[in-house]
Amino acid sequence: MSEVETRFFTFGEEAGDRLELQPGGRFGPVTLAYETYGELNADRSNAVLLFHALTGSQHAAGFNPSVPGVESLWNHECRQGWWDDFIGPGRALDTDRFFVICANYFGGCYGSTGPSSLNPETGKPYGSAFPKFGANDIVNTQVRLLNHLGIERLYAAAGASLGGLLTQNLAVRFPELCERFVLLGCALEISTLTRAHNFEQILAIENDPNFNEGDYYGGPSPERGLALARIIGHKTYVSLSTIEERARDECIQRDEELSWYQVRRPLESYLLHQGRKLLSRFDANTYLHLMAAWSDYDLLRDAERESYGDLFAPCRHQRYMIFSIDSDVCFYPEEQEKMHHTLVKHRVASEHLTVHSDRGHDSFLLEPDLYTHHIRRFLESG
Ligand SMILES: CC(=O)SCCNC(=O)CCNC(=O)[C@H](O)C(C)(C)COP(=O)(O)OP(=O)(O)OC[C@H]1O[C@@H](n2cnc3c(N)ncnc32)[C@H](O)[C@@H]1OP(=O)(O)O
Ligand SMILES: N[C@@H](CCO)C(=O)O
Repeated sequence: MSEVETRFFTFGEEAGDRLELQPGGRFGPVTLAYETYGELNADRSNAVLLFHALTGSQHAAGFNPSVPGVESLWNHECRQGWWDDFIGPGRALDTDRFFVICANYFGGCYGSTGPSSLNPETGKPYGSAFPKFGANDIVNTQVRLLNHLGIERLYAAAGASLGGLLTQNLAVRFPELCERFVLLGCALEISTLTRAHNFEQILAIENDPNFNEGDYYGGPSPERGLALARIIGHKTYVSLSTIEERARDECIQRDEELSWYQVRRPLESYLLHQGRKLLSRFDANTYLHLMAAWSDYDLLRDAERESYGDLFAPCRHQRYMIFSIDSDVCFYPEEQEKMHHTLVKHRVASEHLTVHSDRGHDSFLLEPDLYTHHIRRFLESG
């Protein structure tokens, strides 16, 4: 695996150049941490923008031993690119042909400006002073990065889960920027069940006694809250019918988590492990902000359109490849079906594929063989 490094792009140091936030106000400076793989061709026509999922990062491929400024969170899980099996010569995003760009989101904790970044005005982490933001802000900062890289048109954009939602925001708000979109395990609209799951995760963090309204950087972190949030989320990232098999047949009691109840089942032990595992590589404030942006996702409002007819009218030159995972209980297959039918109804070309997996939603991170030949075919088609 080749070694890669994260680069940084900063804008908004001058008042007039600041990011105009969706909920209101302006913010700057903004740094985005990003990585690229492959070579940008002479006419700058081979760029593919990749959006990561909730706790992913800019580091999608190769091996990155460390990222300046975020060493404390950059653990062994982060060092291997989260889509390494999908990016490289001959892979789904073929770096012999494409120039792949992936950036950590605005609000993130892997080197992009987020709540744990130092506020230049105070010299302390922003914490509760970090502004609320929405999907448009995440996408707008990525478009600023493309401008910085001199890329006026993308060959394709791709994303899974939260990344798929943001890819679609890009598609409808910047319809001339890109024609081809690969969307995996995402939706056109946020379901009631997803909003409820996300709210539970927000409550878990907010109710941690160490949360302190987000100003916890000088003291203990809201670790229990973040771990509980991860547990609530994680059960939707695996297949419900195979989650008990995924857990090793062993119970590891964690006394610090519980006082009355005793962990009795491998499933419970596995979930506790998954919750705790996130603590060493993620920031609770970033988690909250991304949950809030996810729950508040609204394509029509964000693109300032009244109907799907209006929304997709400027998108008729676009083409989509949409993946469902049959065991996905985070974004159910019906949600991608609705997305596909809505696109087709409004005369936007869309191909909908359902892959069979026992791994659930996170199949898109784990099973490249289910996706690679379809993505290659789609990207190679004229
Ligand atoms: C910033 C980054 O780039 S992070 C890397 C990229 N990752 C992402 O983007 C998504 C984050 N990761 C995930 O969502 C998931 O962890 C996945 C999809 C990658 C895979 O899940 P995994 O946790 O690796 O697999 P799985 O669900 O089989 O669980 C295995 C873990 O559970 C532990 N486990 C299994 N059974 C039990 C049990 N009964 N009790 C306690 N622990 C258990 C295993 O020991 C193993 O622990 P380890 O990961 O610390 O070695
Ligand atoms: N496992 C994914 C979940 C959302 O797809 C992540 O942590 O980013």
